[in-house]
Amino acid sequence: MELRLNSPVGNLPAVYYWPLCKKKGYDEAKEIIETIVWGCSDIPDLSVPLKKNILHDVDVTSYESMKALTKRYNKAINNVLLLEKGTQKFCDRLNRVASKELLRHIIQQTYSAAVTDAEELNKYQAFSPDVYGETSFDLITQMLDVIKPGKDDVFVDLGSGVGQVVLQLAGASPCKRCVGIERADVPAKYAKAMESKFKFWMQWYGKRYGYFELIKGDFFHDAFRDKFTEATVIFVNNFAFGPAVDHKLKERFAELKQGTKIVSSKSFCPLNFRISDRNLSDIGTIMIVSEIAPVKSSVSWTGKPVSYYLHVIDRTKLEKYFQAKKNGSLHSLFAEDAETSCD
Ligand SMILES: CC(=O)NCCCCNc1ncnc2c1ncn2[C@@H]1O[C@H](CN(CCCNC(=O)Nc2ccc(C(C)(C)C)cc2)C(C)C)[C@@H](O)[C@H]1O
Repeated sequence: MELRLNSPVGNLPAVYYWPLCKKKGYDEAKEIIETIVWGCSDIPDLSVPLKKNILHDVDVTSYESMKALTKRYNKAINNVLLLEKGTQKFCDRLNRVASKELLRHIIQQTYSAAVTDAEELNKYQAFSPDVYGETSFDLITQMLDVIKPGKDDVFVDLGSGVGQVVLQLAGASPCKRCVGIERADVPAKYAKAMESKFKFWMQWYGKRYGYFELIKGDFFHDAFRDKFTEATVIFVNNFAFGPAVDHKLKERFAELKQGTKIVSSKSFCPLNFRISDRNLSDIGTIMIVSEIAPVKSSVSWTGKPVSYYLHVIDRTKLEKYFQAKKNGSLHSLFAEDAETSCD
C-alpha cells in the first residue's frame, strides 16, 4: 500500500509506503503533511483550498484518511499544472532558490530518507547529524550572512560527515562548486544516499541548487591538494582536532589563494598575532584572524556562548613587514611588546 505525492512542478512523484515510519525524531505522516504544505507554498491559488479542503480532517493513523488526503492534494496540483501549462506563471515559480525554511525542511527530509540507521553514525560528533535542522542549520546560515559567498566562490567542508553543510551551501548560496570530503566509511556511505535524495527532493519542489560533490577520502591525501588550492571558502569544524591535525592543516593553508576565507570552531592563530623575526614561519603571517560573535542560540553543550573564527589569507601582511623592515621604520612600529607565536 503506497501514498503518492505529485511534484508541484510536474517532476517525479514522491512515494511513501504504509505503514508509515514513526520513530524518535522521524514521523513520516508529519513529513507528508509538511511536504504537502510546502508543495502548495509557491502556488497562491492553493493557499485557501489547502486549509479549507486538502488538509481538512486528516487522521494520520488511518490509511484511508491519508490516501484521501494525497488524492485531494494530487488533484489540486494536477489542476494547477493543467491551468499553468506553458504560461509565464509556471516559468516564474520554476528553478527559484528555495527559501531558508524550505531548505531546512528539504535537508531534514533528505536525511530522514537517506540515513536509515542513525545509530550507525557515531553520535559524539559536535553537531550530531540527526538534529541538524535545529542546531547547525541556523549556525551555517549565520556564517553565510558573514561570509556572503558569491557565484565565483568554491566552497569546501573539511570532514563533511553525511554532507548536510555542503547541501545547505549548494541550496542556499550561489557558489559555483560545493565540495565535502569525508574519510569514515559510514558517513561517506550515507553521503551518497544524501546526494541522491537531495537531488530528488530539490527537483520535486522545482528548486535550484549549485554543483556539489561529496567525496570519500582523507582531506590530507595528496589527491585533494587541488581542493585546497581551488577553494575560496573553507569551513572546518576543527574544535575536536588534535594539534597534529591542526598543524598539518596549517601546511595546507600555506598553499591557499590570496583572499581565501577559512571559518573554524577553533582559531588557527592567536587573535593578537603580531609578525616578528621569531614567528616568520607561522601561518599567522599570511592571514588576518577575527572572531565571529556568537548569536544567542549558539551555546555549546557547556552552556557558555561559543565563538567562531574567520581567517582571511592575506600575504600583503608579510610583504608590508619586510617593506617596513627595509626602510628601517620597524622598531618604531613594533615596540618591544610581548611577541606571540602561532605554534
Ligand atoms: C594525518 C592525520 O593526522 N590524519 C588523521 C586525521 C585525518 C583528518 N582528515 C580527515 N579527512 C576526512 N574527514 C575527516 C578527517 N578528519 C575528520 N573527518 C570527518 O569529519 C567529520 C566530522 N565533521 C563534521 C561533519 C559535518 N560537517 C560540519 O559540521 N561542518 C561544519 C564546518 C564548519 C562549521 C563552522 C563554520 C560553524 C565552524 C560548522 C560545521 C567535523 C566535526 C570535522 C567526521 O565524520 C570525521 O570522520
